[in-house]
Amino acid sequence: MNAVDVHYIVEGPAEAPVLVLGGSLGSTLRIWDAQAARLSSRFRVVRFDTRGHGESPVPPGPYTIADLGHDVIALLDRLGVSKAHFCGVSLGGMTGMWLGAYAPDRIDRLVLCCTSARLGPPEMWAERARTVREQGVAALADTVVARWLTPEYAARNPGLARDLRDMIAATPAEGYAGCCGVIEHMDLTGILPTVRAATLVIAGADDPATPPTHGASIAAAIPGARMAIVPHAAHLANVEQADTVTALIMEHLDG
Ligand SMILES: O=C(O)CC1=CCC(=O)O1
Repeated sequence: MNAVDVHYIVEGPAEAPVLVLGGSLGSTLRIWDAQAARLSSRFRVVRFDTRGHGESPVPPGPYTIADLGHDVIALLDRLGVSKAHFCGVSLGGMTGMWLGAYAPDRIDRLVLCCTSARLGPPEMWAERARTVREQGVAALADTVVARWLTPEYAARNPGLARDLRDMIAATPAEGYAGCCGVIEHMDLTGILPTVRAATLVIAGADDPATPPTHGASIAAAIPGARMAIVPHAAHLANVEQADTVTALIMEHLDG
């Protein structure tokens, strides 16, 4: 597994504790826009584009969850950061679980947002990868954004829903398909009991993709983990209930 040099931006005071933010399948680092200003008042916030997404390199897929984890370790190395907090949403949360288990000396506290340790059925991810390789990611952008936001929120915020749809559609097909391969083959359930980082699991109450039962399983398996369910939020609770999720992250990392 070869790490790639992912694209990143850094915000916040140079001497502050480092907080790395990882995004979901089909997103760029802009998925944390609503959190960035507040989090960077307290932390040195490092946001990155997952490989195959945004401005990061797009190596041929499929990728593995270990690939995504090693990309983060390589990023910490490039920045000269020995240990950081990590907060990831969805695919980013999966990367966070891997890091917590396999790079415990590099990870301080963990926030796992709207995620799952095993997200089946595998055939669905294989089918998605096939679809985007044949037709491009735009072919499923409407379907995915309907999982990201509740219908009520999307109706009240049509401009934002359109921006998110465009973000998904702009994802390189090979990068998106490569990350579908991560989820298709990933099962992190066995490693969760080895995670020693203080962990907060956040779930959106109305998330159709990684429902609160998935978060509850993660929280039950990681020693001492806490869980928060955010009302009126679908898969991207950090977008739909931005202030609530920012407050939960701050409280956990400062605790
Ligand atoms: O794309 C989806 O349907 C939801 C999702 C699963 C993993 C991820 O990052 O997003």
